[in-house]
Amino acid sequence: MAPPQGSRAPLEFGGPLGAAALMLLLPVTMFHLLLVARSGPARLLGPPPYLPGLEELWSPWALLLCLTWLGLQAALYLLPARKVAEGQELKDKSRLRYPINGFQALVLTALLVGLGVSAGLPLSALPEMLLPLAFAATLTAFIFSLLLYLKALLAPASALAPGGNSGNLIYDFFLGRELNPRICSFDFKYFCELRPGLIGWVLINLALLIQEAELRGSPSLAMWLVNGFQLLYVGDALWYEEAVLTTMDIIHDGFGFMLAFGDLAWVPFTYSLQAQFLLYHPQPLGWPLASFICLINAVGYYIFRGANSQKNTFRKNPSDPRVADLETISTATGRRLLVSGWWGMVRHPNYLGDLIMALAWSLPCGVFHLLPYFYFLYFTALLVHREDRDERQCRQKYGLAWHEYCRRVPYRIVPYIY
Ligand SMILES: NC(=O)C1=CN([C@@H]2O[C@H](COP(=O)(O)OP(=O)(O)OC[C@H]3O[C@@H](n4cnc5c(N)ncnc54)[C@H](OP(=O)(O)O)[C@@H]3O)[C@@H](O)[C@H]2O)C=CC1
Ligand SMILES: CC(C)CCC[C@@H](C)[C@H]1CC=C2C3=C(CC[C@@]21C)[C@@]1(C)CC[C@H](O)C[C@@H]1CC3
Repeated sequence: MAPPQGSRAPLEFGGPLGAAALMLLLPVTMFHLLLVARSGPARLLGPPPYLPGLEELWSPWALLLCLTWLGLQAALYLLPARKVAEGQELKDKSRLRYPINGFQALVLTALLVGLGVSAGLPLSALPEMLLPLAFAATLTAFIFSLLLYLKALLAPASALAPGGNSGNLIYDFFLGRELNPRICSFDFKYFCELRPGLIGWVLINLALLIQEAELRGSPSLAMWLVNGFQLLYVGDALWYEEAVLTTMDIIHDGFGFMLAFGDLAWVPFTYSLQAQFLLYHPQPLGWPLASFICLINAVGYYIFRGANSQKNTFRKNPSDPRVADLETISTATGRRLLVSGWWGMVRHPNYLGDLIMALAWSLPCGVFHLLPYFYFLYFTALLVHREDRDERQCRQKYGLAWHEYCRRVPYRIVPYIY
């Protein structure tokens, strides 16, 4: 058994107490949102319309569907990839290899679903099953995290994450002990981060759109916009899949309940909240306002994609002509930091673009309910917290150079505001 490592790493998320509270609060919030979205008043801050009994939550069919979905995505992950990318250097100086075939998995899933629907697969029955499916996904995430915790007990010290090894069972279970849990070349964290949850999210959105068409004759413009915007976001994440290899989730965080639940349950069932809301609360939307909302989403996407691509291009090859002229600061690690272009505007321009898109996803739902704005509010809190964690890690990594970067680029996410 590996000894607890990194016990001096500062505790995050409020330590064991915060981790315990989040483990309870996150699933409760998810079920609250699912129940409220289909209720008449759709009040985010009010009590749920009723408390579901176990017979409404538990369904062996939902569990079977959930496991079949994971099996299908795992099979698509194992198909030959157009490229195999190397991850960042690990503690033991080795690099892991990752298949880049996420977009292929999205296209193949779309083809399979299309074939299924034309053969009579009742996709529009999915919205009625959201509650038991979310319960099955939560149960799967919990059992999966337990297995990951047990697997980490056998892992060598060099395979453990910098956080998540405090010695406190609850905290370590929540954050995850092992950095890159794998069986042979199958990487569980990388697989879960991008495929079952993100593709599941667009599939749920599509099912809601089809059910709306069955109920009202055709999908509403608002439903089309939400589906289109979120499909663009998921397609982008899978097209630029390699970029996920430099995120803190892959490089720094272990794989525990937080990411397992986040990837498998939270993303598909809460990120589809706007489409759920629209099915039960149709909103009138005219073309002029729809065009304006499309413009907001386009501006957000332009900033998000521009910033992410600029950093990824620079990190891959600083002499690439697209970034060679940008101003940089040298650091003691040999890596440089961009101080002009998108990264000279604020220290996290990609978060700014992401937040603008989040707003555009809520606007088609009108302004009379707070519920569809849940994602925007939650995401603001998540990114502010994430930015703080990233800053701490960068300060540690780059020392004085990071202080210089903060002096040159004083705002974190929103120019002149934050
Ligand atoms: N929808 C969702 O739920 C979520 C979406 N996201 C999105 O995912 C994307 C990835 O986000 P995330 O992983 O948090 O972090 P980032 O892509 O912002 O990466 C942060 C890292 O970038 C590098 N960096 C920071 N400043 C500079 C600079 N000036 N020049 C060069 N490199 C710099 C540092 O790493 P190093 O120097 O080591 O390269 C730093 O650790 C974002 O677009 C975010 O909006 C993220 C979380 C949740
Ligand atoms: C619910 C918990 C408090 C936190 C769960 C967090 C996860 C839902 C997110 C952590 C980082 C994520 C990233 C993405 C989706 C959400 C999670 C998994 C992206 C894949 C979204 C698309 C972007 O283009 C890349 C993102 C990387 C990080």
